Amino acid sequence: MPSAGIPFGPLPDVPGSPHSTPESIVIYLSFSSCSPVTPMRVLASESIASVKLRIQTWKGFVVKKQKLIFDGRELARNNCLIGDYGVGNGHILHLILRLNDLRLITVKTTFGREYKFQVQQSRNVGYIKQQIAHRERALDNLHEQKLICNGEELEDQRLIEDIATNKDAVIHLLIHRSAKVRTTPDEEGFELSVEASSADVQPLGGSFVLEPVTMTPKIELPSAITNLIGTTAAGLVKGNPPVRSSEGSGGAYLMQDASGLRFAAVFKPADEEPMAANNPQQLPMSRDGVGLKKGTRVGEGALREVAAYLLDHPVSGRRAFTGVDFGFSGVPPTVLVRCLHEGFNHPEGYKQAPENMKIGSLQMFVDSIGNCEDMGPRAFPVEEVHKISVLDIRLANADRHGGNILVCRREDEAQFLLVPIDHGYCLPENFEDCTFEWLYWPQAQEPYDVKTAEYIKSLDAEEDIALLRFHGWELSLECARTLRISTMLLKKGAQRGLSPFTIGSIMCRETLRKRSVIEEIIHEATRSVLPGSTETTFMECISEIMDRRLELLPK
Ligand SMILES: Nc1ncnc2c1ncn2[C@@H]1O[C@H](COP(=O)(O)OP(=O)(O)OP(=O)(O)O)[C@@H](O)[C@H]1O
Repeated sequence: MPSAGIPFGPLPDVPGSPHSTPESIVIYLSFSSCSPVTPMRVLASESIASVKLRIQTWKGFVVKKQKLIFDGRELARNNCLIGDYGVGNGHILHLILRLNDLRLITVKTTFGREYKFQVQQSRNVGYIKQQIAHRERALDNLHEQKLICNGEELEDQRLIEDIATNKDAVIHLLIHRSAKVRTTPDEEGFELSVEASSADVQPLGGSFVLEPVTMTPKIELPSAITNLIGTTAAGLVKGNPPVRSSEGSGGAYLMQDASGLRFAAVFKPADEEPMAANNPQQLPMSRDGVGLKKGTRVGEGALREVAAYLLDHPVSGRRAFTGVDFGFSGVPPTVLVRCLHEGFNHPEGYKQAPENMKIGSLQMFVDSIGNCEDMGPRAFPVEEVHKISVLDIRLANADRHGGNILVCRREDEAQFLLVPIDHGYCLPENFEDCTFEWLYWPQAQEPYDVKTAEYIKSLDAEEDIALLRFHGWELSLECARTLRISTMLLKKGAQRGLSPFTIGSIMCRETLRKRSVIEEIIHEATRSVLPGSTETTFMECISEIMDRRLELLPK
């Protein structure tokens, strides 16, 4: 039902909107809690993709950056109909935009040199000057720098997002230092030149708390984690505040290091998750505690993020919290921390008091050239795609869209490296919302190579459950069952030489209403075992049914 405050009046002229017919309905789009909702006529039989496309034509928000949420659930399957999710006449849909934080800044010198920076939109011109000085020793005197854009001198405090309002525009910087410089106009019309100004970052100071949350006193934190906490704390000591990411549906903070030139970590507080009390996007709170994806709970995202790291065992052996930082699938080191800082979202106001302390996941920041939404998948090496598929299948990830795979390029290597992030919706209680971006990529059609198959063979769900218990997370019976079943499927599938596509397809629903094969297997097993049977009996039954179903598949 529409809430109070919905304006009545003529519908706006949305391009391509259907005429008012018995099949058409009016939905209301909420862009934020501060702005009034906007009506839009759609057909109940219209696909999510079609509605998003019309929003794109109307408002200019690219389809893949849109996240539509209705009644606490993301309308994640673009091929499903809007009516499948129960959306009806007068309902309000929340539109979250996953805006890219990074802008590409090109610095051109008159000596023909060119430097490219991926810069956060919320950074300022002073930061750009520091970046230039960092790259080029000859330009390290910030006071000699004067930056000019479109003929206008830019002040240090000016934000990047204010300079190039067109998101896709590349900003060209011309370095102009007194007599040494001849300026060349560039075709984009953006010009920055360097001269005098004070570009020092102003330390904000202030107190903070940052400490790991360890449930087990026996645990000795590995160096990757202590370094992560150390560099993040050093940034806070210097007064470099957390920078809230504009991307993502929850509160995600980019934590600066001591230099203020790099990000050390990403902190995601539990109370700022989507539908949690202090969510900065002001999504309505969950009424029943269920998270944005079926089978997850609000406030558990941080635990799941840490679990994904712990379970991403290195190839050399199971994760024992020893020296190896990255596991087989490359989840960046992640730890549960407690953090007190005024820079986080405190809607009730901030006091330096225990009630303002946030618990959340702290993950190593990974420098990337973008994410998988920004480029076609063809250039990704097969093994990179396969390592992500292993992680997603094992953990029954319900949130693997392209924006959650970072693309990196090591300087010494021509090939792309994929880094999986955002595991707040892994290990759900059921398989209903499992979706994998890579499923239709060509690499997913190829079977696993020997190395990957060996790794899969070494996996053991019971040991994984025990490992999480050791680290303080006692998985619920349902989540533990998910891990057991998905590990079993991955192992049986890989042993039969099945491709990630075939195995992944067993886990994902084709449409919202049609159960996936794995759900059918669970359904059959639930009906087959006697009430009160042990988990071992249930899993044996799953194993038998799964074997039978896999036998029917072509290799
Ligand atoms: N480890 C990391 N290294 C670099 N950037 C990161 C890392 N983790 C998250 N980010 C970036 O921070 C932003 C927000 O993070 P993330 O997507 O995890 O948040 P979210 O609220 O869970 O998002 P979503 O709505 O996709 O579920 C994104 O731009 C993402 O690319």
